[in-house]
Amino acid sequence: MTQRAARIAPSILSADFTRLGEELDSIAGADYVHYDVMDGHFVPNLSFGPGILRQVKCHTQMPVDVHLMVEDPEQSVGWYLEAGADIVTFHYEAQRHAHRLATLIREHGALASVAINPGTPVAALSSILPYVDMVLVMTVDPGYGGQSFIEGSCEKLGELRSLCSSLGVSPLVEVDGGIGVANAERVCAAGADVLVAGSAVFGAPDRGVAIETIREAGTRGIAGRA
Ligand SMILES: O=C(CO)[C@H](O)[C@H](O)COP(=O)(O)O
Ligand SMILES: [Fe+2]
Repeated sequence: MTQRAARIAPSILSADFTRLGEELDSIAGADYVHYDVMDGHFVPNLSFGPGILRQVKCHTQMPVDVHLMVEDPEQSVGWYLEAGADIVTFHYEAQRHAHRLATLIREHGALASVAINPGTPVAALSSILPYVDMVLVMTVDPGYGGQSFIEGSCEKLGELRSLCSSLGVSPLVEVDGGIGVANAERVCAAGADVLVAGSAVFGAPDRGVAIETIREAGTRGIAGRA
């Protein structure tokens, strides 16, 4: 059997925005660019919008994973689809019509993904799971880069795996927040396939080495899954 490798999505929230092109070049060995959109309402912070996404898409061939931390994502999702988002993640806690939103994202040719905050139980996802390509399990409360991984997240990943198998679905599972080489192996052993890493990649002296080291640890975790 071919060994599945963990996929790495550096969050450019931790990049130097004054040199964004060079920062994107420095993560060329990754699988996705993780693009955090914050509206100052759903989360207490502001980041970037569709204009910068358009520029990122012009600069890189890497698929862009757009994480919408915004209230009422149905109102703004079209901007990000038009700007070329490859994956769009909306928060379960922020939307009203999850099925309609996931369907709209897929109709635009992007992958649909739903995120849950640390305080939201996995069971909340049962009705939307058949309609999404990925689930993002937040491993910090969203809003800032550089926070510490919340212990207990691995248990939640196990619950998600059980729920998916009881429903007969197999979305990709992404984790976001406080991920690095110290926990990549255990989150992947617990069910994660895609690792978002902001400070662990952009804060490293050599981003290429950091990406490879986190990927190797995650891939060991996938190989060791029960
Ligand atoms: O969604 C996010 C924050 O809400 C970011 O993607 C996340 O925090 C990544 O940063 P780090 O790896 O430094 O925790
Ligand atoms: Fe994120």
